[in-house]
Amino acid sequence: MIKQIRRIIRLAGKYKTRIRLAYLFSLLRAICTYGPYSLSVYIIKLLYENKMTMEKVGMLIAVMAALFVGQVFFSYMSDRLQSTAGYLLFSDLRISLGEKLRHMPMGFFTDGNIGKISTVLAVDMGFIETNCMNTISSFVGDICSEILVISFMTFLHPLLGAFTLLMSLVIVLIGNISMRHEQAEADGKQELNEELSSHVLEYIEGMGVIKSYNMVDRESTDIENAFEKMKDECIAFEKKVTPSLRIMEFANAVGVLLLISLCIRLFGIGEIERFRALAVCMFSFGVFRPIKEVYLQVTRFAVMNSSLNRMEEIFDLEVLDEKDIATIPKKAPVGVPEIEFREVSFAYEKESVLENVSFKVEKNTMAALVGPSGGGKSTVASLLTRFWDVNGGKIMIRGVDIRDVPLENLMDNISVVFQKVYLFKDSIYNNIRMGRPDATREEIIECARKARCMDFIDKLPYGIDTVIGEGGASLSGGEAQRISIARCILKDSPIVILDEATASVDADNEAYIQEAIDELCLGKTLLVIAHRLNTIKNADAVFKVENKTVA
Ligand SMILES: Nc1ncnc2c1ncn2[C@@H]1O[C@H](COP(=O)(O)OP(=O)(O)OP(=O)(O)O)[C@@H](O)[C@H]1O
Repeated sequence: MIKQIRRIIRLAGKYKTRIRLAYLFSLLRAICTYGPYSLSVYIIKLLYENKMTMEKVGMLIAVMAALFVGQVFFSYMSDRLQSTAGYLLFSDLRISLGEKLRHMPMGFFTDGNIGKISTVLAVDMGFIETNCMNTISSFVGDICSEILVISFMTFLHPLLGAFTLLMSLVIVLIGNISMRHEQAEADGKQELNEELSSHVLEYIEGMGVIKSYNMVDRESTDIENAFEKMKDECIAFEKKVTPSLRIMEFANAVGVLLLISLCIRLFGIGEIERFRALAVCMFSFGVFRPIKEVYLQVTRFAVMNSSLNRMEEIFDLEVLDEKDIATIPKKAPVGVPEIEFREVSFAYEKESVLENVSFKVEKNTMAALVGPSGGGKSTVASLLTRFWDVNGGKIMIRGVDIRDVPLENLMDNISVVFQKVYLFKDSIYNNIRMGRPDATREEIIECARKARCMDFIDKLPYGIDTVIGEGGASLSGGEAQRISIARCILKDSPIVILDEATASVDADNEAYIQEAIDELCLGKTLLVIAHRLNTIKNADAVFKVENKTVA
């Protein structure tokens, strides 16, 4: 647990002081909570010795009141500091995780990691955010309280103090054993959570296919099984956790009995005064409460630990090696092509897809990539945008190796029209504006017009300000495609990669899209993944991507 506290403090970065201050307030709260115990002993003593006076009563009431006020105040301060620190910290962590993901190679997102990312963001981070600060603060408060209780017992009689310490250590031992046991269970539970997320995401994403192939029943059974498995795992987890908690309760009860017995024995042999013995008997039931409370949190600690591991796993992933040692010039030096692949080799996994591929694309020309399905056309385009990095050779734009420039500089130079369009659940206006956020309204409307979007935009209730569904759900495929082209026209990058977008739309839309593309490609260098003969006819150069080479 101490390790976890250190881990959280390390993670807290600039909020460290806030968290440490919260712990200090927890300590002060513990002092104010256990202060009245010592006072009670003093009151018993005074009553016993018949020395209670009105003056002392007034003083005792004042001190008690101050301790109660202190308890409320320090609790408030500690809760306030720790909870705001938690929310501030996790807001920053989510932003930096987003930043991290921005710099991950595309391969990471396609290799089944989406479930992991969403579980870490929503489940793991959510759990740590809401639990870690108050769990740790209670932990600090409880440890301080137990130390105070042990000191108080030592003050009553050193032997009682030593016994309380010994019994607390026994409870710590039982707690640690059970924690180790629970950690493995918590890891398994969180992994299952991730599996379930991936399953649900896949199910929702593939809903169209599932319905069209009448697979709803089969897929529903799969997903129901996953939920069932999760339920069983949760019940098994609770079953495994409960016995160790009961053992701890038992150890606590035994400890209290032995403490009272020891106290009576000490009183019997005249080792302890009557009022002290009375105080021990009165307070013995709460003596091990703080240390027991620490280990009642053991489940939360175990899940938190596992969540922290999973979160750190993502933070530790290797990002794309982004250098800032060059900038792509606006104009290529004389004799240098706009795009050059030089002896490029690449493999997704072990099997290589491209070997020693070399070709050049001159400025303002159209190069078509043709070849059989699976030959590597999309791979060539993906390498140019650094969705993946080459394993050998280099890719240059205007003579500069694309690995030497910041990703932002590279992407300023390239626009991609994907076959599968993704639009955000926002207005058409904002979807187009993403191409260049500082564009004026007039410029955005002009781009929509150039991309032949106005005919359908004018029919929408709020025109260009109409909000569309996620992924462009409320638009036809061709309309969504034209909006994505308007976005690229606004971006106005000198190089355009086109994965022939008209393949899956009807003839009317195809004509519109072709016009939009013609507008987009004016004065640009084009790399087209060609699926149709027409494209090849218009191309200045045709590269056949086949058998791991480009010819
Ligand atoms: N993310 C990936 N992980 C592993 N292998 C991949 C990945 N993407 C593509 N491949 C493999 O790389 C090879 C080239 O695929 P690529 O998509 O580049 O071909 P393509 O010529 O564009 O095909 P198509 O015309 O069908 O789109 C194929 O064998 C494919 O299975």
